[in-house]
Amino acid sequence: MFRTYLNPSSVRSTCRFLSSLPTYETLKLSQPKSHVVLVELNRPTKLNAMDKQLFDELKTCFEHLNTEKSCRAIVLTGAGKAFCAGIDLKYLSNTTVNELSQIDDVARKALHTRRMVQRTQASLRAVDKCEKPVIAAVHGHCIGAGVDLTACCDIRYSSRDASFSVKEVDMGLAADVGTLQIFPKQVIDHSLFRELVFTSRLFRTEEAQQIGLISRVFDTRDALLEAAVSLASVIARKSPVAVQGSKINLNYARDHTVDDNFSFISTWNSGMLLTEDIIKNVMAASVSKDKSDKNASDGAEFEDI
Ligand SMILES: CCC/C=C/C=C/C(=O)SCCNC(=O)CCNC(=O)[C@H](O)C(C)(C)COP(=O)(O)OP(=O)(O)OC[C@H]1O[C@@H](n2cnc3c(N)ncnc32)[C@H](O)[C@@H]1OP(=O)(O)O
Repeated sequence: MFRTYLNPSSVRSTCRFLSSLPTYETLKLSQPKSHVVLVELNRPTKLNAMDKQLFDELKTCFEHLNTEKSCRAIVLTGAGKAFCAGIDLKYLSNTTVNELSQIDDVARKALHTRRMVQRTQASLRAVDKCEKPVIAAVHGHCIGAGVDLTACCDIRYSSRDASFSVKEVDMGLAADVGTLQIFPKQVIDHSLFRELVFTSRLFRTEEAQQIGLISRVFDTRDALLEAAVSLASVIARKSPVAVQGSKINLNYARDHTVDDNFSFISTWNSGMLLTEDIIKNVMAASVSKDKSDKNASDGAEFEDI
């Protein structure tokens, strides 16, 4: 389906890039548009529940895309009828019951568990730390670790059929891989967000929009994917120096004080303001015949970084 997005001007870079796209068992990668990578969680028969292999491959994949020059924006979605039904329950019981039953000492049990939690955190944080913007396209069930995963994305779109649950409290635990660590810095209705966390109840797109978890809702999954890919393509045509610098500074600002943020950007831009991309944008804007209907940078082409 996504091959149809390709246009002749993007074919050269597409071919060069497609040949280097890695393959995974639990993820499917494709390139719907030039410089855009679509990553699909690919365990559809298990509603993309996340097992050890998926966690491991997610980390490897996003660390790879972070340094893959031809990738400038990423769409993350789920294959089949759901985005993600959370952590794989067999994997969870294996790591929390079977493996721990073989360890006698309580401190060693704790350290074993701590390492497992940190490994899982590192997988989802690879999405957050990836310097390319990541757009989550959510349809169907988005449960537990699925919600954590969306917290690690920059932009979240969904289809009307999406349903969400911060399921961890119902499992007897506090969410530890994104939802409680990142969303409190982003949600706009903290009262409703806390209600959803404490009750684990299912919620739909209206409430997801109300708390700021989802920014746009589409009637069908096709419309959702088309919009997510099209947004990614708009971003991918901008200066990658500017876009990736913006994500790095947005994440930095989320995690630091205002004073720190001003200091960081002054140092950052002492290098980045020297980019040729500024000149290209200025020239593109000055030759644009009708500035009202297009972005200033539409005429400019930028080198990969
Ligand atoms: C250190 C780690 C910290 C991480 C913590 C993370 C915590 C969490 O993620 S808590 C949330 C865990 N997830 C769940 O509790 C959801 C469980 N699934 C369901 O309740 C239902 O499947 C659901 C309501 C999502 C959908 O129901 P539906 O009738 O539409 O489909 P099913 O027939 O139930 O499912 C289809 C097949 O998918 C398998 N499956 C679904 N979810 C999981 C899962 N989380 N883990 C493993 N497998 C899952 C389900 O067993 C079916 O498979 P099969 O029986 O082989 O057909």
